[in-house]
Amino acid sequence: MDMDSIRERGLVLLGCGKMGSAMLKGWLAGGLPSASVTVLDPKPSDWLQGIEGLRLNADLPDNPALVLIAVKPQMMGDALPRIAALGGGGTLFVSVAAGTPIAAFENAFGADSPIIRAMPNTPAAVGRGITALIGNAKAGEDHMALAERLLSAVGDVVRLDSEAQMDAVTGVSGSGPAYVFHLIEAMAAAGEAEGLDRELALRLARATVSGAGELARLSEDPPSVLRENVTSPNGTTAAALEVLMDENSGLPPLMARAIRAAAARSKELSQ
Ligand SMILES: NC(=O)C1=CN([C@@H]2O[C@H](COP(=O)(O)OP(=O)(O)OC[C@H]3O[C@@H](n4cnc5c(N)ncnc54)[C@H](OP(=O)(O)O)[C@@H]3O)[C@@H](O)[C@H]2O)C=CC1
Ligand SMILES: O=C(O)[C@@H]1CCC=N1
Repeated sequence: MDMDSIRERGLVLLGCGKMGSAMLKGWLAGGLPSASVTVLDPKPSDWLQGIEGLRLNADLPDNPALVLIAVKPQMMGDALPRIAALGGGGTLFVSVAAGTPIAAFENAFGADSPIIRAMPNTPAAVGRGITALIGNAKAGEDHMALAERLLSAVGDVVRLDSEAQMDAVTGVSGSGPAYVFHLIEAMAAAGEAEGLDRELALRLARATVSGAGELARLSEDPPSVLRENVTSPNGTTAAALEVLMDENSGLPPLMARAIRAAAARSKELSQ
């Protein structure tokens, strides 16, 4: 199976909210024909109505190559029956739902169906996401490769060794963009508290976080070296890092608590 099978047999996107839209934008920008995509969503947003050829809330194709499930975990009970008839055929199911285990989809579609659980993130909307994948026993190399091809159109892809890693992955990269956006908010607020006007503080914080992110991506040096490159002895950065790197009240213990809370919520959702 390759991307031609998606073009020919079609892709069904079940749920097209924030994450589904982020991926769909990336696929369409990458050349996937809109006529190959069937979107099922009870209240499709305006931008979807304007895409010529898109099969919006149309009948299901007979034998789509892939169904991508992007509804909230709490909506699965309502949403899955709509596509359950595709189970056991030649369709690959890929779910991006946090905390919904592969076993739940095997119950819905049958254990004979190839099912892949994926955890993407919203930078997919600008082709800069990262998605982690793990498949069930029926997901062979061709299925994994197809999911990898599709998701690599919107960023990086990694394969996991076990489904148990998914809770921690969700805590780091699935939810992670929110931590970074909050970092921008916090830096801007602190700049304002130091006397800058709001607009200037936000502009400085946004450019600094995105610029540092790009440098971290492109540089061959690890983040620790990039950090040291900013830090002059007894300078301003050293003064700030003394606060941020405090082992009791600094960023590492705070981030550990935040990611532990996200992973715990992911586990809770799977109960
Ligand atoms: N947002 C993110 O950063 C990430 C999200 N995820 C996962 O992606 C999934 C979707 O999250 P997100 O996009 O944020 O949520 P959204 O609420 O933005 O999107 C879900 C969409 O599904 C629609 N929907 C509700 N019921 C049905 C149904 N029965 N059939 C079809 N569509 C339905 C919703 O419509 P309506 O709004 O009308 O209810 C909405 O448009 C979740 O499982 C989440 O865990 C994974 C990684 C990152
Ligand atoms: O907050 C959530 O539950 C989803 C999963 C990862 C990012 N957003």
